[in-house]
Amino acid sequence: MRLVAEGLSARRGEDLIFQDVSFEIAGGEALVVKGANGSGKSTLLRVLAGLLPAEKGTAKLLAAAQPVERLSEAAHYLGHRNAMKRELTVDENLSFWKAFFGDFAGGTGVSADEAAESVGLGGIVHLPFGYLSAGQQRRMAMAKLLVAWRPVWILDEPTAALDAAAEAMFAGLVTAHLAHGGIAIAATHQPLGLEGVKELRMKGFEYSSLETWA
Ligand SMILES: Nc1ncnc2c1ncn2[C@@H]1O[C@H](COP(=O)(O)OP(=O)(O)OP(=O)(O)O)[C@@H](O)[C@H]1O
Repeated sequence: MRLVAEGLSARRGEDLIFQDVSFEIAGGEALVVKGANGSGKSTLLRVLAGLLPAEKGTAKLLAAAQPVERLSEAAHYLGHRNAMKRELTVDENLSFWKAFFGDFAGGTGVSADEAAESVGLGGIVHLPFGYLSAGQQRRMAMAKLLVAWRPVWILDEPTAALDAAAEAMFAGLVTAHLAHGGIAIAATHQPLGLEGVKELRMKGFEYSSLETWA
């Protein structure tokens, strides 16, 4: 499986945010998108997730376990917001997402209980999501990635405002996802604790080619 982005550019309002961004990542690899505030990291991720149209260019998932017309069909997107209903319990939220997404070919999601266990919060799935602390809410948003198998994880500042233990936990989830042949693309200012990941540096209208961290 390969994710191939070619010649992507994107506009917000009147402004061209970046242009001619190309990269390729294979199953089992992660790409970290870096760059200054406002350089277009979130915009790029939203384009990849199908939430914003590209001005030009394409992003395709090739040789996936099932045919895909749009990359978004095979992707989980974890944005700045947690995408959970405050009034519903954690279990209801996670169960909703599990049924909504369904599994992509090649993997199986876990139950809401197991997903909560995996993010270290097994005992509180009966609570309304809104009762959880900010860090617990973010962890549960990460659990959403586990309830349905999607080979591509698109992650925007996934560990912002989390403690060191949560960062390490999340690095473990991403490592397991890559070991299962998945792909992760993450915009972050913090190291994710992953080794040998590729880096894409956004510079507004320019971008550098891929580098691999030692
Ligand atoms: N809806 C919008 N309309 C117009 N411009 C926008 C809109 N949303 C974002 N922008 C602009 O697009 C540019 C890129 O924003 P983006 O959120 O992609 O940057 P970023 O690299 O993720 O930044 P940060 O590190 O601060 O999260 C910024 O200059 C921002 O002001």
